[in-house]
Amino acid sequence: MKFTELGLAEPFLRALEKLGYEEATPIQAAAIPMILAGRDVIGCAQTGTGKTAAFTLPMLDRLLQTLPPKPEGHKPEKPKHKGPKGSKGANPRPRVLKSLVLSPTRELAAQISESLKKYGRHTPLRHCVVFGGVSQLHQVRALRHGVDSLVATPGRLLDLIGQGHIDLSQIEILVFDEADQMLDMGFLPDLKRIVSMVPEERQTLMFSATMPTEIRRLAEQWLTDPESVEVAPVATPAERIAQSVRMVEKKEKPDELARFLKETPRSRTLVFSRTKHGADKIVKRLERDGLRAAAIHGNKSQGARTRTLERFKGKNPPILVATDIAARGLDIRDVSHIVNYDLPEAPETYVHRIGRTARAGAEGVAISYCARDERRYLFAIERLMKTRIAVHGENGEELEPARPMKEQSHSNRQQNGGQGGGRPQRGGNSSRPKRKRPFRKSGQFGGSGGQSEGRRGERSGERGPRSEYGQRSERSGERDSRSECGQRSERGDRGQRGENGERTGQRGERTDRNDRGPRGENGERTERGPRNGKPGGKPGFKSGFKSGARSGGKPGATSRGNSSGGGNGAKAGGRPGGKPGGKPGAKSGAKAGGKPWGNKGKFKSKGRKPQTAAN
Ligand SMILES: Nc1ncnc2c1ncn2[C@@H]1O[C@H](COP(=O)(O)OP(=O)(O)OP(=O)(O)O)[C@@H](O)[C@H]1O
Repeated sequence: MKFTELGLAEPFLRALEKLGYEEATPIQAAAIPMILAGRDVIGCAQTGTGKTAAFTLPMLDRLLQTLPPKPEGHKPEKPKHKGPKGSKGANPRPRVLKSLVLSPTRELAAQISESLKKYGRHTPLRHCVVFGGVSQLHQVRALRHGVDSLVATPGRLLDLIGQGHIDLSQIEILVFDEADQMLDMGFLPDLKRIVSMVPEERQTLMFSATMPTEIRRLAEQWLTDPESVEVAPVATPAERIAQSVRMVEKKEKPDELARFLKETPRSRTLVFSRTKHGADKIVKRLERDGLRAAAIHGNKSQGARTRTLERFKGKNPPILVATDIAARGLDIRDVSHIVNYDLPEAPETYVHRIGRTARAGAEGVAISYCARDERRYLFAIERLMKTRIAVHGENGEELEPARPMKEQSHSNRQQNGGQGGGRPQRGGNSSRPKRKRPFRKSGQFGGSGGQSEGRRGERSGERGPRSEYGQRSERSGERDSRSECGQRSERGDRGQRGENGERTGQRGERTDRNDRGPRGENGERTERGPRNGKPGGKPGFKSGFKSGARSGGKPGATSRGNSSGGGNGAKAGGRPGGKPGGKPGAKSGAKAGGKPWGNKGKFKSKGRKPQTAAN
């Protein structure tokens, strides 16, 4: 669908044209008209499919519509210093902070801010971004000049509110980007405080590629009669990612990785480690093998992180070895390979990690190493994605599943309280993966890429030794180490729940709390470092999107056990243009249609016909 059909104002169309965006992606086609109409929206679509523009464009458009005119009257003296956009020249417009975008990480906040800049370049709208880990001086200065919108991480936002630099009482649009990660990082209390400061009469938007049950429950509280726009079933990985898993003994992983990286023709390559220490070890090991590698994780200084990312985006990139701080949001061009050196404990994280490749219609490869004690993570990932991933044994032979994959409907998952479905339960719950002979050998090695409908195999699970990085085997029944974003491996580990279903987090330490960071000298949280990454959208991407239909050769790439999320489109009776009325959680869907963006096509919505009437 053309952007011109979505009802966006001319300055945005001009900006999009300049960026080389020719067609709206399915999530954009579905969400933009709804947001323009003032609806609350829960938007869920695969990684790299343009969710940022899906909420920033209509948000800016609405702000532009209500921008107060420049006051008439005398011309003030020329300001001594060059101020931000719109502050110089004739009487500056009175600015009121009307929209707030919350992001879990500095990297993502910086990226969203870049998007606001790109899309709003032909408007007088002003925004600023605030996050921890850097001096607040520039942020406060920008706020003083007045802004229409603010992108923020929760910790720094609350600090600046506490210091009287930010007033949320006039907010009209509130956006949660990657809301589920904010919960996993323990931001819920902060989010609640922030929501309590924002007027109840507002438009609220939530976007992510994964929407676990917890976040949907919160959405019921914080959103009014939301439209649920699901372009694909929740947690569907980006199309065009050739996924495979290699069963490998833990101690063999370093050699296996080095061999793979040496033998494989690839461009930018991102290796994910579950721990910071592990990431450093991998880098050292690769360097011993003559491979250039660099680590990025929460123990690195902000400067080092920024430099490493710059090198990775540059012409001769090193292999980037990262913890999950890089799992979300990073929009870097031409990442050809993702290697999961360790499988993530939270299945949603897998979807986001592999989503660093195959962005904007491109293709990519994701290979995961699975040690014996990581099989339960693999099962949880498959259950979440409702698909099997091709599994190969240590000698490359293809393995076959010894048991059918349990399909879990979304509602089942909700009943089980599983986050995103199927994270194994602790404490003897039957959903916990069985240890016995989860894999058996089958035919020949069948190629490394692609998902397929079945194979598996491994030796029966002996008690797994402690891993290199200290995590315990699944048999030990002890708590696993946590990932950097604090995800836990098992539901029972997640601590008690508060009254709103939030975790109270008494259980154990998160491995990388400084992701969120200790408080700095001004009381600010030293959150993650800003991404200096330019968000994509360079003309080069154009070809990626327009490069035509899927090759179709990837087996099982779309094999979903259940595709209903994309198409059933049941929707509550809408309210005619206004606020409260309909049933919460109204759902709409956009179905696949063979465009490079993946699931594209008809936007279905019963009841009130959305402006999109997209096709
Ligand atoms: N309609 C479009 N046409 C061309 N390029 C687009 C379009 N929409 C977005 N892009 C580009 O696609 C890339 C991915 O977009 P974005 O980062 O918003 O994806 P996302 O869905 O938020 O991914 P993630 O879930 O991983 O955060 C960006 O480089 C963006 O500039």
